[in-house]
Amino acid sequence: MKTQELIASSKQDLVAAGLQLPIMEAFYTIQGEGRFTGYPAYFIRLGGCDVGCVWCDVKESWEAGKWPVLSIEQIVEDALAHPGRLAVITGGEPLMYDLGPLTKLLKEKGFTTNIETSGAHPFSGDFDWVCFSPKKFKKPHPSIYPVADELKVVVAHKSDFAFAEENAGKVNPLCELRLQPEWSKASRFTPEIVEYVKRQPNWKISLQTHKFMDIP
Ligand SMILES: C[S@@+](CC[C@H](N)C(=O)[O-])C[C@H]1O[C@@H](n2cnc3c(N)ncnc32)[C@H](O)[C@@H]1O
Ligand SMILES: Nc1nc2[nH]cc(C(=O)O)c2c(=O)[nH]1
Ligand code: SF4
Ligand SMILES: [Mg+2]
Repeated sequence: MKTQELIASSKQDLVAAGLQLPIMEAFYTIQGEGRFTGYPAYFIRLGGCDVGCVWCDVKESWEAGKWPVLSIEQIVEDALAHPGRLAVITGGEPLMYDLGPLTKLLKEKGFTTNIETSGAHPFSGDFDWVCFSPKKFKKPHPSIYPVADELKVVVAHKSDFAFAEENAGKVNPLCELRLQPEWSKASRFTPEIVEYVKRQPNWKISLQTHKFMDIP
């Protein structure tokens, strides 16, 4: 093998081992959604997603090859520059990667670890909170159901209520249940979500509050 090919293949091996990861962006902000809405948090957005949600609000994340590959040491060093110690791993679809090494290092440095995932790939990593947002576009992997702490279903169509119930029947009984309006259809679906949650009080509402605040 030529030197260049050797370097390329060893880089792929490091990504496969979860020691280096493609990073689209990382930013310190306020968690806008779900259980930890309002908490300061450092977001680590991994590049790459093969789920293909038609209404995805970060389509530019989908192509993994577009983003720089950083070592987990560098990712965590960048996170440590901010005072908050809540890290949210998102994407793209973060479970395309082995998140064991990154979450281990984050925890060693004192972070609480949360994930935002569609659950479309096998679960990995040591997480304090797993936010599972299943998608019709790619079936969740069965490994997500027992570990989900929060089920957050985006409502973009009337059939999404039935899809939400179908997934609620598979998660563990302590999993918190939330419905989140798809941003561009929020005026159409928020009133229906409000009535649904009033009738079915095992559900709660999640809004993308960062978009109202106009922050990342
Ligand atoms: C961009 S995704 C990245 C993490 C992972 N791929 C996932 O889908 O859970 C982060 C969160 O935003 C939600 N989301 C994406 N686009 C949205 C939209 N247009 N309106 C409301 N929520 C959206 C997803 O369902 C998920 O809960
Ligand atoms: N502020 C803020 N909160 C978020 N919660 C989940 C997000 C995501 O894209 O995963 C997100 C995001 O992009 N920004
Ligand atoms: S799974 Fe997440 S990142 Fe992937 S397309 Fe759907 S919302 Fe976007
Ligand atoms: Mg977002």
